[in-house]
Amino acid sequence: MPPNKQESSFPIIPGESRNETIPVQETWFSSPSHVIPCLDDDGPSHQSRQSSVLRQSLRPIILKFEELTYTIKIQSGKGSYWFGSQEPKQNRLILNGVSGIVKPGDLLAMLGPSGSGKTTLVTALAGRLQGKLSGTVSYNGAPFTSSMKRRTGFVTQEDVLYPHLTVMETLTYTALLRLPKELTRKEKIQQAESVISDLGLTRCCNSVIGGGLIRGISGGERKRVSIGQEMLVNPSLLLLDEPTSGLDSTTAARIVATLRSLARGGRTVVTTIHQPSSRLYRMFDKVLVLSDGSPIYSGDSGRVMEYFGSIGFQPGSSFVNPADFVLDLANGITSDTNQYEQGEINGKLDRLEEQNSVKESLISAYKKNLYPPLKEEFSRTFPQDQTVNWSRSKTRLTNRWPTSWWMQFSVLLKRGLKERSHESFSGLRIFMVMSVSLLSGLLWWHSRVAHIQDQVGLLFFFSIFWGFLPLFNAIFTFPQERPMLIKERSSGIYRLSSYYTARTVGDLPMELILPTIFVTITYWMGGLKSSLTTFIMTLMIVLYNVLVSQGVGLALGAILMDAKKAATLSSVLMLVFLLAGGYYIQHIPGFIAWLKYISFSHYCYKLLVGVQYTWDEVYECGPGLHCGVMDYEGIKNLSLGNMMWDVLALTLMLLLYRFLAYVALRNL
Ligand SMILES: Nc1ncnc2c1ncn2[C@@H]1O[C@H](COP(=O)(O)OP(=O)(O)OP(=O)(O)O)[C@@H](O)[C@H]1O
Repeated sequence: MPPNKQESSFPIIPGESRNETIPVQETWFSSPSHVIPCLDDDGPSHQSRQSSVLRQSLRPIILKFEELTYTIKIQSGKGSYWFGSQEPKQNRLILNGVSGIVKPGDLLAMLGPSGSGKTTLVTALAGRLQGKLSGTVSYNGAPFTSSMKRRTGFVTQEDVLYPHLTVMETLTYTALLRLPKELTRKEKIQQAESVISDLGLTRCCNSVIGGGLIRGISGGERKRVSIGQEMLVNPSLLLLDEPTSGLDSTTAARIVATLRSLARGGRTVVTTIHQPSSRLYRMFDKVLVLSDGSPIYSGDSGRVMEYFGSIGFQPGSSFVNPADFVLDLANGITSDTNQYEQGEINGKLDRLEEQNSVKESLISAYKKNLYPPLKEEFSRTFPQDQTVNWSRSKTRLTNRWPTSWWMQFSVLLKRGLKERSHESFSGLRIFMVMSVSLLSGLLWWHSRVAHIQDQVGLLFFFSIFWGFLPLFNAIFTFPQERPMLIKERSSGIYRLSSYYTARTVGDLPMELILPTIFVTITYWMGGLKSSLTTFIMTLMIVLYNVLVSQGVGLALGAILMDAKKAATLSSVLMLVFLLAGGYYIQHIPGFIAWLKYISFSHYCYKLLVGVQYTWDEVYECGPGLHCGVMDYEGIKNLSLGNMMWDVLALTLMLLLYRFLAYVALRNL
């Protein structure tokens, strides 16, 4: 990453403050009633500094983890294409007896080669690890509770942020959602400003986050936004997974310096780190070194060389980065067996055996020398631990939420509208709908009842087109939102019901505006009944159909959580609905005729035909011949009756599919 001009403003480090004023961008919350200025880097007043995230942590936490062992079942890649692997799953040990204790004020770094289990361990400590973890984790001697969850900040390796929101918006929405209802809106916004200032994000506070193809802030700034989101709640325990990965050394050093400042404020800070420079390494108070999931060192960072020296492992030179040295050891590489120098002299197999024996000796040295004093320290700190077996400790969130349901709903709604405004009002979607409506208007231009088949075809087209489109749009909703939903829900920020309602309500305007435009154009161009009441009823039926089909898409997306699979299944489903809808095939064999009853398009089509024609209406079925519309084969086979049954069927589907989507999200 090239050194970034913006990275250089980092007011955490004394003397680096800058004086600048950033113009305020017009946002939904920058209305005169609550203007959010982007502060100068040295702008926050003494008062806001005091309320900054660097103030003392209110409730210090001692984190203890003892004998953590985590095993997963893995399936070999071999097997049939359709039915997966036939071979039994194998157990794989990811963490093996990892223990440690971290106190307030400490910055603990977890080191280890790639795949050694660092992410797994930090995820376990954050109470977010799925699956069976044995051993005990305690927070001030107690298990992980929902209130602890809210006092814990967890920054994942991947930054999960909305790309179209600005830094200011991102942190403000998070503050509004995460800070307790006792604080006023203004105070929450001030806290967001404070975090922006403390983390040196002032210069980019009005820039969009970006990601993917959208150019936004730099990787270092993005990481600081992620840290800032956790800092907003002034957590007592902060856990981070590789906060410096992919960053240049200066930015990495600044992030670690920030973490150290936060620890010094009375927090317990744990971070995984891949390959720290010696400058970074010196900033850590404690280190835990993992090798293939087993600990080989746990203790003061400054004593690591002394310890390994005492068990017979000396570095090759006296000017070695301790981090490089321990990582080599964790890989089974010693100065005597240095692979880089020995090249291919020994066989590959010999080298592997040698590395394994080095690892084994380091693990047994740890058990002999470091684990006993650690165990003693465990018994001294919170001896009467209420620690629990992890499989039983997956406590569900209680209903103590930081904000009210209504607050959650309104913030999530505004945030969703802001984030998705570009896609909701995308020119491409509007162009597609407009062009299809104009084209179909021209194709059915002023059709007459005499051409009843054409007219009925247009009504069927309404039901199918507005069955397909909302469904396909909706299937992407939850698979795309999944990472954000998991992140925010596992921090206990909001209820699923408020998120779900906000998300579905937020999609409504565009989902309803487009079909309204479509029906208005096509209905009148297509020469359907020139009655305002019939037009309005037609529109209402189409909109109701849109809501049902959107529900089907949401449910499929939420159940499968894979947009590709959901799209494939929806195509099959819609094809079935298309064929069973009653337009193409009028004499469906009895044993399969039930299909139409599960097709929402069928009910929509029936209703559209039902409102378009009256029982006594006639059409010209031949030269000088008039036939009753209801006797037209295509309509007769629809068995039009009491339309309320069709409305009821659609209503049931509307509720059922949305309920299914909700239940699927609950089990996420
Ligand atoms: N759900 C899973 N399925 C298969 N393998 C897994 C799973 N979870 C973890 N692993 C394996 O466990 C090992 C440890 O993974 P983990 O991500 O904790 O390592 P890490 O030390 O954080 O690695 P890195 O530094 O590369 O991020 C890896 O070999 C990984 O492939």
